[in-house]
Amino acid sequence: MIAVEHLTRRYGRHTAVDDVSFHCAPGTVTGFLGPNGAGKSTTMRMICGLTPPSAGGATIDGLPYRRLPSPGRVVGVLLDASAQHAGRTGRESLAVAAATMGVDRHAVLPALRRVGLDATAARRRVRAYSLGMRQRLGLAQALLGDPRVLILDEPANGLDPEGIFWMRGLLRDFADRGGTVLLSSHLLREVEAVADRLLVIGGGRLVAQGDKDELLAGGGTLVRARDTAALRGALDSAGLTVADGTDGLLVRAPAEVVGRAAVDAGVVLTELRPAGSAGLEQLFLTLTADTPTREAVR
Ligand SMILES: Nc1ncnc2c1ncn2[C@@H]1O[C@H](COP(=O)(O)OP(=O)(O)OP(=O)(O)O)[C@@H](O)[C@H]1O
Repeated sequence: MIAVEHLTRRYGRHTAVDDVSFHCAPGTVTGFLGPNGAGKSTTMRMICGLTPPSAGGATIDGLPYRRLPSPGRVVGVLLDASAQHAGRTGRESLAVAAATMGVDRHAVLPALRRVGLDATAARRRVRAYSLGMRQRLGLAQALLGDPRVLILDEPANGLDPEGIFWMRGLLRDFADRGGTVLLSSHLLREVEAVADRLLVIGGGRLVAQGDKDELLAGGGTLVRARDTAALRGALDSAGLTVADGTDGLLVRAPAEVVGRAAVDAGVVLTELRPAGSAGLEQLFLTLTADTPTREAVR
């Protein structure tokens, strides 16, 4: 369990993280979403005891990270894959981590294999690794102590589509066995497929959090008509909030209300359904609109 209560971090007059509270329960994957500079890394660094909070606090399984007797055995952390020692081989990197955590060194090669790094990769120096390989190595290190909790900052960075698919499977399996996962991303689509819960942060503040399916259900209605201009006019006249979606118009209202507005205006619809992920995408854009978000949903 990760418990974050009123976490705040100020840098001079700038508040990077502003009164953020959330819980991540065992058996769940929580996607921590927000555009660049929203405060995801700072929040995660505070949870892991690397950045002192200006106010508030966080615990993992009931204790602040720095008071965990053997942190690597409780929580696996991957915050910056590029920060690994470039002169060590992959195997040496994990051997050092194993020694630090008191893990049997025989666990090193299986851990590398688990993340798709074979014997050849294990012998190569980290400086020759691609970013994707470094992410895999970082994940192997995070998993080495057989922790119950994983905290991963943008773990999909540098992974190809097949690698992203593989990682989703690994995280899903970890959570299905009772583990707790918190992973960040600036791309909605990257976490949408694996997360049970979503946290959306913008400008240092949590702007939405909840069950992914509930957030999807609250994503409004997607509606289409042959005559889009007439449909838009009908929805505007009914006082509904309308945005352009890729497949039609996205309306912040239940399907029945949207259908009635169209009927009242005599507009024939060709489609009317819950907006699902398109709505969530729109919601994400709206909620983080104060920050540069366009790339957030690419
Ligand atoms: N050490 C620091 N000194 C001053 N400002 C900082 C420091 N670390 C972070 N910030 C600022 O805090 C804000 C949040 O940064 P943070 O790295 O947490 O965002 P993020 O959501 O993780 O984005 P990204 O994906 O770009 O890393 C940014 O405005 C950043 O410039």
